[in-house]
Amino acid sequence: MIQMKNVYKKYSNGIVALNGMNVEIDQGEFVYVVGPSGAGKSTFIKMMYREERPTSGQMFVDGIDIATLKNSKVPLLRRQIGVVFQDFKLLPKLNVYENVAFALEVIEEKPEEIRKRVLKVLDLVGLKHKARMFPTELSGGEQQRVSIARSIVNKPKVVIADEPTGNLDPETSWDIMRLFEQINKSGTTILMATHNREIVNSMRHRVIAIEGGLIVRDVAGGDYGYEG
Ligand SMILES: Nc1ncnc2c1ncn2[C@@H]1O[C@H](COP(=O)(O)OP(=O)(O)OP(=O)(O)O)[C@@H](O)[C@H]1O
Repeated sequence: MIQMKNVYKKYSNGIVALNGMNVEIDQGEFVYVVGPSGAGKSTFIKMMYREERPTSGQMFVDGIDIATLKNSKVPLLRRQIGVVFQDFKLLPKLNVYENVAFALEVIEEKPEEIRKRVLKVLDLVGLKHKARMFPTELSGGEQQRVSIARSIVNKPKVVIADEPTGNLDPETSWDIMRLFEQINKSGTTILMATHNREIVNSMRHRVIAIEGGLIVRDVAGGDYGYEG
């Protein structure tokens, strides 16, 4: 599903964020990406949906060559990938239904198919009854549920999440994690950067630890492994 071979990323300010990374992630895996602040986790995640481009090395996501992909083809890649952010990134002028439908409207899906799929994912995240509400009328947890609904409405093979529980209280974070587990059980690959030790130590999955732009640990069912 995801392959990286000697991926190196140097930002224009000279900072090396990824220093020759090698990794393989299979379809259906659930992977946590952990590590200290500034280790390169977000850069690693951003490569997956071509928010950043490798400086050198080879990288494939669902068979798509990320390093050489033309900018004009990036929207095609992003249709195969769901992305969830710490700060939700919902469109404030659109209601819940419209925020989720938007992902399908841009690819010109048929209206009846849009309606069916949006209602189905809103039901899955438990927000069908709030479809007409606006993001500002929702709690943080509810907003994150909308963003998860949006990320899966295209039926992507992989969902990438950068600190999805970073802005949520502990109880809400567990709810959101249960949702990711459910999505993963249906066969979707999940790749999640997180600082949440309790969650990583309790909902066990593969753990990739990054330090100084390199993978320093890669353990199936591993623990968070950092203090504090
Ligand atoms: N757009 C950018 N331009 C220049 N340097 C950057 C950029 N984004 C990140 N960096 C640098 O690259 C390194 C890795 O940053 P990255 O955001 O990937 O780390 P992180 O592990 O996600 O950190 P955190 O846990 O704090 O979010 C850091 O030194 C950071 O300052």
